[in-house]
Amino acid sequence: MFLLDKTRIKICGITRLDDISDAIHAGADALGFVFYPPSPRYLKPEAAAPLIAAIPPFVTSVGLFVNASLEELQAVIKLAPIQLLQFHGDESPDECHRLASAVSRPFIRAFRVKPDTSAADLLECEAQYKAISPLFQGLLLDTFVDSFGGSGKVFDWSLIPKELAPRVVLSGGLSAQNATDAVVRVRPFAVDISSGVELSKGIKDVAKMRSFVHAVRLADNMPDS
Ligand SMILES: O=C(O)c1ccccc1NCC(=O)[C@H](O)[C@H](O)COP(=O)(O)O
Repeated sequence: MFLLDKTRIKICGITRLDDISDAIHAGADALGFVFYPPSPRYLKPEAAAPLIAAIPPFVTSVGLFVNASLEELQAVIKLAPIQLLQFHGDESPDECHRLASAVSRPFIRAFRVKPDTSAADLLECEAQYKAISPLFQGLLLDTFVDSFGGSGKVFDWSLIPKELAPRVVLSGGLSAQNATDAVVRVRPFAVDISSGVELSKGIKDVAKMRSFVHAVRLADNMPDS
């Protein structure tokens, strides 16, 4: 199948070794691992170590943190050398740069979108992080929830400015049922999913992962809306 363009795919909240190969063979370009203890998808660094070790080349390992200390980051990286940081809490631009610099890793910043979030808010956030750190690689746009993320809830994609869309990771409540519509409408650089490909929190469903990738690829082969 000839692809007009290839929307990158991150599958997040991986906790099992078998889910790694299933996700990669389904078409995931990146795998997310949650290092936030209150999450039901949380992995201790020592539990993450064999999972990260099993990831082949050309698949990005992403470590997800919420207001973590440098010591917490260092403890993860020492045992599970993830390639990309995802800051999903209330970390400031300076804090993100300080942490990412200390462990010599690039990072993406989760922006948790609320109903009153404006296009200007999103563009201003990207500009702020770009100005502060060469380690910043982009925004992941997720739905604002009190538990920080992994909610399975969508936000209003029409809030995303057209000029920003090609640089963002679209996240929040995606599934095989809405992914084609989401990608055609937004045309993001990448999509990110957790709940929509699970049997239960942290337990991925290979059939749902395959269906999700297929839905994204359908959009990749459709003309813009
Ligand atoms: O996944 C979690 O449990 C989680 C907990 C706390 C902060 C962030 C979390 N996940 C971040 C992600 O990148 C998820 O993939 C993203 O929120 C989308 O999740 P979903 O809406 O379930 O697809």
